[in-house]
Amino acid sequence: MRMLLIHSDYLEYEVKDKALKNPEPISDEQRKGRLDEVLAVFMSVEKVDESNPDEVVEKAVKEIKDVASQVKAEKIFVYPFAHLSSELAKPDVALKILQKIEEKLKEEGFEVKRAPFGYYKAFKLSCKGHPLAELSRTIVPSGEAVS
Ligand SMILES: Nc1ncnc2c1ncn2[C@@H]1O[C@H](CO)[C@@H](NC(=O)[C@@H](N)CO)[C@H]1O
Repeated sequence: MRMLLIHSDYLEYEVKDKALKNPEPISDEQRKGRLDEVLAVFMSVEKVDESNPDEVVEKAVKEIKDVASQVKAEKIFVYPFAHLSSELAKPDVALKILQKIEEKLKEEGFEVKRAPFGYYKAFKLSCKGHPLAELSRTIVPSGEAVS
């Protein structure tokens, strides 16, 4: 999994078109979303993650918690983003992993939103620009090589 973490004044998105034949079903309310004072986490789930999804979820949550603690962010935006890797996991596996990450971060007490999966979306982001505001992380299941 590849993650780009941006500590932001806000992130807002608006769903435009379907990017998959069968995108995640969403309510009208989910067509737009915004969080202020947020750690935005853009995530590409990778093929290598399919070998141990639960471990990838656990490692991703740990990394996100660590960065959130460093930048003192209490809100997290989980953003499916298929542009950080050329070896993407299948959509059904990717969605399940992102849903589990969202669930576990909520259990940890964060306010969490997840942008809809399988759509083209317009988005606006205001990066805070401090030294830890732009970070990337690569996560792989144990025993797998980082490509
Ligand atoms: N392995 C994967 N990891 C993360 N997201 C993935 C994925 N496979 C499919 N998606 C989702 O489907 C849209 C089309 O690829 C993706 N849409 C996007 O990435 C938008 N930024 C528009 O391009 C995403 O929602």
